[in-house]
Amino acid sequence: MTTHKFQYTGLNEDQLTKFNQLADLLVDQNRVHNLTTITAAEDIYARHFVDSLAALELLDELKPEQSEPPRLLDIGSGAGFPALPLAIALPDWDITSLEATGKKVRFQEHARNSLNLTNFTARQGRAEILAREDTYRENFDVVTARALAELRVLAELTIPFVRVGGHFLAWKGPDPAEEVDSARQAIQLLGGRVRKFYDYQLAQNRKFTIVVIKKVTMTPAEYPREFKNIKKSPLGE
Ligand SMILES: C[S@@+](CC[C@H](N)C(=O)[O-])C[C@H]1O[C@@H](n2cnc3c(N)ncnc32)[C@H](O)[C@@H]1O
Repeated sequence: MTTHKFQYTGLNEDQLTKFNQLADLLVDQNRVHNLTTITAAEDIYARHFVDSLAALELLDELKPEQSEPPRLLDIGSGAGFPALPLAIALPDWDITSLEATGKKVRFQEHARNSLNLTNFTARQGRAEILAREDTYRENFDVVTARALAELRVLAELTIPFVRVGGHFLAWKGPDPAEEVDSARQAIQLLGGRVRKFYDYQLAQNRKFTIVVIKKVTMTPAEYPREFKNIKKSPLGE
């Protein structure tokens, strides 16, 4: 059990309890399954929880006006980031996490059941394959990804899942301008437009950016390609 407590303005007691339970589960399971390189509770709070929750203001702004819960897909979520913190903080959103590695998906399912996160689903699979399924392709209001790939590669793995009018949020470092510029053509080919850079700060005033991409037209049927081709020749080269 961790002795420290997670604090975050705007979350209620029940949500804070769930974050503490999640930290305990991660510390515990990480000993056996090597799920994340971040292992101390305080680092989990800062690097996983607070960093994942940096999107809350943006999501409030992007939330569509509709009666059914908005749908968010987190791609390459690893041990569940940012998907699990967002599912705790946003009970009125329907959150799906897509992850290729079985043991990481099993951890996420364990967390879902332990924390009773009824708005959260973990799915094992590869993005470039699932993007061809009707129930996934162009079916999400928001798609997120943190630490998965450089933006030219990432765009092809993520934008096909976003519905036209929805958004893709890419967690990036302090100054992603160059990476974004080299990905602009790829993003456009896939039906997206860079809408804005959302800057935020973590501890010690370290600055990070979420790149916000809006889906403006449907993704052409040929994308995404097989992963080896995406990697070998990223779009827009
Ligand atoms: C560096 S980890 C980042 C995990 C998490 N997003 C985070 O920020 O802590 C990247 C994860 O993406 C998964 N992944 C890589 N390529 C993928 C793909 N094509 N489809 C689904 N998951 C993928 C890997 O298994 C790995 O767990």
